[in-house]
Amino acid sequence: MGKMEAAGGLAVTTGVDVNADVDRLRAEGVPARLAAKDATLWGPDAAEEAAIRLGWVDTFVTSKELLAPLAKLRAELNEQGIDHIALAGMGGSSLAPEVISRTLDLGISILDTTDPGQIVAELGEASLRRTAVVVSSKSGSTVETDSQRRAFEAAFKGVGIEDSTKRFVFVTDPGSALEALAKEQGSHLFLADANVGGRYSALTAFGLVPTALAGADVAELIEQAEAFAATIENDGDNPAVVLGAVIAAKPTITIADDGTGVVGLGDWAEQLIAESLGKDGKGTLPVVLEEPAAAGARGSDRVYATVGGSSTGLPASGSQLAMPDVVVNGPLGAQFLAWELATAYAGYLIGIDPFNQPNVTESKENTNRILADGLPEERPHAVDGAVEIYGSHADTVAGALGEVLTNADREDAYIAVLAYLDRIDDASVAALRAELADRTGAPVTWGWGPRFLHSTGQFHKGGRQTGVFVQITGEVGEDLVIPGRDYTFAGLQAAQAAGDRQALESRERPLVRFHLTNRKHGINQLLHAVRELS
Ligand SMILES: O=P(O)(O)OC[C@H]1O[C@](O)(CO)[C@@H](O)[C@@H]1O
Repeated sequence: MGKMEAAGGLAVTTGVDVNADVDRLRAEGVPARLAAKDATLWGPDAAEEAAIRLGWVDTFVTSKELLAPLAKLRAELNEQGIDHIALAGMGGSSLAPEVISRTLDLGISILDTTDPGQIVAELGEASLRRTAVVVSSKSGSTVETDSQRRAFEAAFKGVGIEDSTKRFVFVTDPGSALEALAKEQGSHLFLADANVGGRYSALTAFGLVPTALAGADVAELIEQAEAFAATIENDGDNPAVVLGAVIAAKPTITIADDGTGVVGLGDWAEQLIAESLGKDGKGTLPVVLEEPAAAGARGSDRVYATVGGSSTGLPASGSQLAMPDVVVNGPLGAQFLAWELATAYAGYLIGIDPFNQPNVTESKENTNRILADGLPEERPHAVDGAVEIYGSHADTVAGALGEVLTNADREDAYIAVLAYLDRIDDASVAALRAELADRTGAPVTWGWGPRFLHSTGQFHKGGRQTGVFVQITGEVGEDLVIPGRDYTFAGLQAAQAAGDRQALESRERPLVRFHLTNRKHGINQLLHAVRELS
């Protein structure tokens, strides 16, 4: 299968012809310059931000300092009968912990949501009594994270834990409001390296604190990254350089686990690639696949990547599957560093600053305005069973989905399904992605709202403007107040969906919205309707 480059425990094997870009990266000294944290690599406009964003190149070495305090805190918590970790955090503050915990099979709860049902489900008395909450936010000001923290604080009180301050472990940048709060109330506090952006923070306190407290051997992850780091200056044998050229090669990269041990890296890489590269009307769209054989993996406009933990370089079950365009095999710690480096190289090749996220704030500002002024008045164009249809001329769910397929029937289009639902209880709705991919040649990406706002959300607003959007919202069963705020989780979730809708509609992108007046029935209807389409 073409070119294979292996070093530092990780192998990248690809049939994509990336020789010219690999040669260019080497001839221009990019690997050595990045290893030396040269902030001028991405041009003069990017240099100021890059100068304070390159800590990830080696900061994981200093992360070793976290090991002893984390072991001590874990033992302390366990002694108090606290053996469950819940993590409140969005984007870079939760995606790496999620891959680590899925790969190492840790029972951590990750709350990157504003869905009231999903949050209420975490607040049962029996589980709360055993729970410590890691509140992770680099900025310290992310509304979802702050709201989750408030909900936990109230829930602890509700079960008679009056002083819950020691149940909270804060991870944040020095100088943030969260640091001040941790100090004021005497909660546990881990300060992160401020020179590392959220999506590059897997091997800093953001990735390591919650997972170590949940029982992960994070020292091993650091060792794996360290072994791989020895390759990053290499002119030859540099797998990350090849991976970077592959990421830059086509408009879309589809990513699947190959089943050999690293679980769910795609969701983390999705944020890394989408927020780093989806801007200035260009960039690479990452699409996470449910499995290697999933619909939409391949196409002339995309590179199909599989990721695995095996060090043999090829997926174990590769023979029955469509052969990937690129296979990335190696342990998780090396994978983190390899994809980070590769994304930075791809930014260099495409001509994009990989460290800012200029279009993320727009939806947040819309949300804040809506929270202050109220939701916009909107009437459904039609109601079909348990589904209200907005932004379509069709009277039925099938008709509206048919319009989506028609809109996506052009060479450079992609479809994004954005579901503001409970990603555990409403998980079955995600089958819609593969069904849509099966019926169109376009790439189809799935996003749970508001989580995707901190990931592909940047691409949808800042990358190539060819997205066709399907937004799904749903009635809320049990709502939950956010203490100290004059809105509830349901209100926040609805405002986030409306705010993002406004941001997408202002770009004149087609957007159909399905509002499920009964989630279960509405999901069945959507899946039934899409399966009826030819
Ligand atoms: O860690 P914070 O500051 O809460 O931010 C969470 C996420 O929000 C963003 O800043 C913007 O979406 C991401 O880059 C980041 O990972």
